[in-house]
Amino acid sequence: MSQEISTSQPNKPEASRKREFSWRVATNLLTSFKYAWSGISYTFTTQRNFRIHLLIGALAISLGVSLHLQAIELAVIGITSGLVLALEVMNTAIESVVDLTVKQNYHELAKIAKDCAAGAVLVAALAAVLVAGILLLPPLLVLVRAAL
Ligand SMILES: Nc1ncnc2c1ncn2[C@@H]1O[C@H](COP(=O)(O)OP(=O)(O)OP(=O)(O)O)[C@@H](O)[C@H]1O
Repeated sequence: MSQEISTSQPNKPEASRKREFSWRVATNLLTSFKYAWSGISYTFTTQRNFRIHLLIGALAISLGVSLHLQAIELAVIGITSGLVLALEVMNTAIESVVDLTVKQNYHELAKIAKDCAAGAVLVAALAAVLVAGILLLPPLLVLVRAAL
């Protein structure tokens, strides 16, 4: 006789039921920040591209400040640079999940997942270069012309 397995747990709140497969759940905000920082730190340590993007973003913002860009223009450069960094962290997460799933075996879906994640970073990086170019080049050219 077939037996129906019930997955409902009436005594557990909905939120904790959804996380029942998690090895550990952050219990407070400070712990959540600690784990998030650990992810950023891991990405910084292991991903050369993340370090390059961080350096370029910092240089772009510093240059913007030196060129007396408006606050809104600096904010746009900050947002686009931040987006590239955030996607790099997400790319690292996706790479880890793919490696966890397929280990060192080749799988077409693993390739698609990794290529798409890397593609997302590239799209954001190209957009950031475009934005930085639009905002930084005109005042930079004015400065260069004035110096000549
Ligand atoms: N298990 C796999 N199956 C199929 N293709 C894979 C697999 N692992 C990696 N690849 C291919 O190799 C490429 C490089 O994989 P890798 O894990 O080194 O990412 P990555 O190039 O380091 O990414 P990034 O440079 O963005 O950090 C992937 O984009 C994908 O095309």
